[in-house]
Amino acid sequence: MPELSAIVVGAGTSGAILTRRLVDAGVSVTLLEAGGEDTNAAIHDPMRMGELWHSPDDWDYHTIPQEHAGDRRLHLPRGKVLGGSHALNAMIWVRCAPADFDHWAALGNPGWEWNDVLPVYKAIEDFSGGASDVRGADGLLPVTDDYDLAPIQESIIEAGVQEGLEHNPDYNGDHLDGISQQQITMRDGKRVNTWMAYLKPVRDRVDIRTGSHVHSVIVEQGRAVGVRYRQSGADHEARADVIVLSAGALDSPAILLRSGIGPAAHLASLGIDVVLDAAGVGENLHDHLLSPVIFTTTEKPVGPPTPGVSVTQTHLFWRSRPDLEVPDTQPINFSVPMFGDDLEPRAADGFSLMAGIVTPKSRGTLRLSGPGLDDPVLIDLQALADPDDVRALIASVRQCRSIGRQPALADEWGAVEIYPGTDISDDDLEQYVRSTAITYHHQVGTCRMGIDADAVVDPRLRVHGIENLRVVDASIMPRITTGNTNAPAALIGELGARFLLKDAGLLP
Ligand SMILES: Cc1cc2nc3c(=O)[nH]c(=O)nc-3n(C[C@H](O)[C@H](O)[C@H](O)COP(=O)(O)OP(=O)(O)OC[C@H]3O[C@@H](n4cnc5c(N)ncnc54)[C@H](O)[C@@H]3O)c2cc1C
Repeated sequence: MPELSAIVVGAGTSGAILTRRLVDAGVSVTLLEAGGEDTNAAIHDPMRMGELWHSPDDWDYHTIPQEHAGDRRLHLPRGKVLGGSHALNAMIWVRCAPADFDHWAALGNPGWEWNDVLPVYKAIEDFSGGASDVRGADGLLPVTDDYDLAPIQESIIEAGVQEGLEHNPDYNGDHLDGISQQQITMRDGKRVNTWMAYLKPVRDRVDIRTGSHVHSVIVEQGRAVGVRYRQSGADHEARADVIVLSAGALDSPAILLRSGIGPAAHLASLGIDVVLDAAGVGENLHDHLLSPVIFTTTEKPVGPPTPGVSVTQTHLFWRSRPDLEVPDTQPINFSVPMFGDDLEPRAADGFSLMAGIVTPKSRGTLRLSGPGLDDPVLIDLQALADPDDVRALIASVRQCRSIGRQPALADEWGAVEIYPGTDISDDDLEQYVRSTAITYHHQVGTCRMGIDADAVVDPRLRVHGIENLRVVDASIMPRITTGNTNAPAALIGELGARFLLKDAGLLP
């Protein structure tokens, strides 16, 4: 059989896994990555994650002003480097709720039920807690909770239990709910991402072109045959049998739109020739959101961050209403005050319980401002547009405040709330969440998988209406998962590779 060739765009969480699986099956892969090598030391030390924001390894996206969130432009960091956003992220491994995947399948997407997904997750993981019916220990990606908690993080867990939460030692086990130590993709105090675990060891078997910024897909007679990209200031074309976009939830739709695949009226308004009128491209953008609850301490200091130790180590899943099918909130706890861009620093030392919502109903869009690579994308999250999102975020802030008042924090550490602050009552939090909400960094949904007229990819991740073109990354999620999106993006990489290889007759 002649060798199959593929172009993969993006060496992030999904793209690195997909590429490894294609290469293992004998596919000849050209991998185009806009970013460079992961030589920045801050990528490798979990303590230094914050330094990567606004750095050359960050696409440094911003939303348009968010009408329902104080008209602010929210910063959306995304990885622009080998490893993608898994090179910038907090490495927290959350497989999310079985109901998330059963829901995707119920929308008409066979192969995505929890029963299909669980064995794939197990095959990805090398879990420090060992293999079991629900966990894997032979995979390529280390997932560990075998690290020391900072004293403040120990106390946050204790305070959560005093608040009435279950202490859940394995939220990736049979249920999410409760307060837990985070499981992270780290080895020996250093980040491990899917690029490092899957692809770097076999990089000499792949044609990897860094600094290659893909403009668009070349489509001839309804078939994708290649891509146009810019490298070192010059325009290039590359051709292959199959084209796969793994550029993430903000860039895969942008590449499709620049290719003339998207809502016809939008493309025509920018002078882009319409190749396929695909209404769903750039629609259904959604994200999780956080709002900070910040404390300083009077009994003893929290102390500065420690090299090799992440500034976030614990989180919790909680249902703000008992009738919910899955937890709708996931506060994440930091051993530092997280004032961000919106809050005046009020203390040098402290800790933050970041209230968070993980089943948002608000939906936004991604659009182009022009046809060129340098024309900014217009990202509208519609943050907090849906009143249910506001209600849930307020409930989460209230819970975080209450956890801070428990003896393990209030008595032992002398925790004093500095944001929202004692001048804002629990009944008066709407303005606070609207003026402080920030991204949880989990944008998804812009190339939605499905079988309806507006779906962008089919259940095997082939773009509807264009042959030989696939999207394999977080953008294909029909609805966001209940929890951090990196593990689901890894899963999408594995499943996307299997579908492609099976369709090509390279896997039984
Ligand atoms: C700051 C931050 C913290 C996060 N923390 C966590 C966490 O702790 N746990 C968790 O589960 N999730 C976390 N996430 C989210 C998680 O990292 C993402 O959901 C996941 O990485 C998405 O994977 P992806 O493959 O879809 O995209 P990405 O990993 O973003 O990969 C896309 C790749 O495509 C490249 N690319 C984009 N456009 C082009 C183009 N035109 N041409 C060529 N290459 C291109 C990019 O440079 C990038 O390498 C975080 C994200 C961020 C940014």
